[in-house]
Amino acid sequence: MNPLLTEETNQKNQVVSTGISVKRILQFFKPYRWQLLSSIVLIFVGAGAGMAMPFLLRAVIDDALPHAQTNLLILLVVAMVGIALVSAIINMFQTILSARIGQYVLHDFRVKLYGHLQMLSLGFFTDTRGGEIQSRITQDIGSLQELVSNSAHELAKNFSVVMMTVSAMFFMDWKLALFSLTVVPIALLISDFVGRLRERVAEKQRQRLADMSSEISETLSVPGMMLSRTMGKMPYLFHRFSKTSKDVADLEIRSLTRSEWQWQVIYLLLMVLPALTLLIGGLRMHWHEPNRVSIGTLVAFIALQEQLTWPLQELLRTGIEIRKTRILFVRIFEYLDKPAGVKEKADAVILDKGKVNGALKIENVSFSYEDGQEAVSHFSLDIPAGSRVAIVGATGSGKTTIGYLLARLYDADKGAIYIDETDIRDLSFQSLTDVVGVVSQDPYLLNGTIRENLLFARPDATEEEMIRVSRMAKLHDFIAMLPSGYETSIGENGYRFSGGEKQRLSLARTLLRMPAIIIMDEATSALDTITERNLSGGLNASLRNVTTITIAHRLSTVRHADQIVVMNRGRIVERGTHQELLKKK
Ligand SMILES: Nc1ncnc2c1ncn2[C@@H]1O[C@H](COP(=O)(O)OP(=O)(O)OP(=O)(O)O)[C@@H](O)[C@H]1O
Repeated sequence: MNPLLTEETNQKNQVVSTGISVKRILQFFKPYRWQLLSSIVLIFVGAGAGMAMPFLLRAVIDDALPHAQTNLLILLVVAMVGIALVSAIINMFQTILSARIGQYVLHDFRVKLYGHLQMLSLGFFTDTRGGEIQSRITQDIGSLQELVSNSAHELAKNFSVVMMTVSAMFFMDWKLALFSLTVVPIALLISDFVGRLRERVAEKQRQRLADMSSEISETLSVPGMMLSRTMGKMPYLFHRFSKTSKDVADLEIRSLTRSEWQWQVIYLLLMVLPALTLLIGGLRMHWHEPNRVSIGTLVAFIALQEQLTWPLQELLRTGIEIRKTRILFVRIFEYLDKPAGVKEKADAVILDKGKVNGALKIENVSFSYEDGQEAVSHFSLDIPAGSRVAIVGATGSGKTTIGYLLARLYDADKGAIYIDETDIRDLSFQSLTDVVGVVSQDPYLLNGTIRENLLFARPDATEEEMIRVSRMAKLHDFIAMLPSGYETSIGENGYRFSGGEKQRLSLARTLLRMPAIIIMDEATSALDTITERNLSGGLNASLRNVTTITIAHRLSTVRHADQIVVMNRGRIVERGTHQELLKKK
């Protein structure tokens, strides 16, 4: 979906929330289970150590101070310092450990998603708007990362403090402890309610962020810029971006507003609690023996309640943040669940590149992009090794699709394609790319130097090999004239080069790999007639042992082909040499 074309992209791209099981998320934690267990053990040890603190305080107030026992006082203070030290060390290790687990799990997520997306068919990318994929890998996983970095260790720390405090409360006076904890279910109910409200907003927020990312990547790119300027669409696009950005801001405000009153209610509850505790404790001081509360207990208890306030609030806050992650997981799993389009077999055949002849046999192949009209229909063609075949035909007749099927960018619905008698579906991906090279009409070039673009095809190529293929592509003289030669930067997708220069660079890049089969899809369409004739003459001589399939509109471009097939509506309607076809006309 192209933001340049749509008014409200978000409406058509609503992510449907589906249930995702916690079990599935936990699968990602499985490799780190021992670290996770260690982290939990550390939380408990830390909580256990800290639990002793209020008891020491009580002993100071009730025993050491009233009876002026200096030795006991020193002993208790030393114990307090020791416990604080141990808690600090344990907390540090625990924080580092939980951060490591969180970051590695997210790293696994990113890599798995990236690897899976690489396996999806080309159709997925043609149907997905630019920026959407980037948004999910960077923003969605990035949000999880933020949450993990900020919340994971806070969560662990606060959890241990709450555990420690609550246990200490029960040890000290279970009745007062029970009274203090009455706030917890109320706070949880409020949090749950607000959490649900915010989750709904979070889904909309993610969607609008993805819209924004798409708009940026499509409209602030070279083609997007050219289109918007030449069509006078800049004010319209600015207005639309401003609206998307405002939506993002408004949604965040809505999300924050919804949670604010929740905090105020919880805060009030926690503030009132110590006052009520003092009242109940004070009354019990005057009661009969079994229910008496010492001053030390009451002071220590209020200290414990204060100690509980902040971590409890933080735990509730983290709980809400974690609920928001559900939508992030839904968006990530939605991509992970897309079936891989073209699959490599487990026992795929690996060809010895040097021994491949490059004979091709296309046997009764049919293919449609979507249900309905077949782009290629019952297509059969034998291409002997080292021969030159041309596919010509009107626009939309299915020529490019044949190229896609040969390179296995899509798999045929019916029929089969064989290279040296091996079905291409049985070949390993590496073998297929070693054997089949594609030069397209509108090649994609990397934003780097000419050298980097050439060596992308074969990083181990020598300088001589690089120059040789550049000469074959009639590009070397042009490069030699540039002030920086092969080090010239080509700009975003080669926009600093002309169409013909880009096509020749792409051709040289494929020639550097020297595959046994080269598909040239209108690969020289941007060249003037003289340069094109020069180039194809030279190529015919140099590529004598290479099987070449040239896709063209015009018969004149493929004069020297051994065999020409003419396509119409996905079918072969004529075949023969240039002479034979001319005679038929
Ligand atoms: N990704 C796609 N999804 C759906 N239909 C597609 C897709 N790509 C191509 N088609 C359709 O398949 C048919 C064949 O397209 P193809 O690109 O193979 O034709 P072509 O002969 O190479 O055309 P041209 O000479 O204009 O490049 C066309 O009708 C086209 O609209």
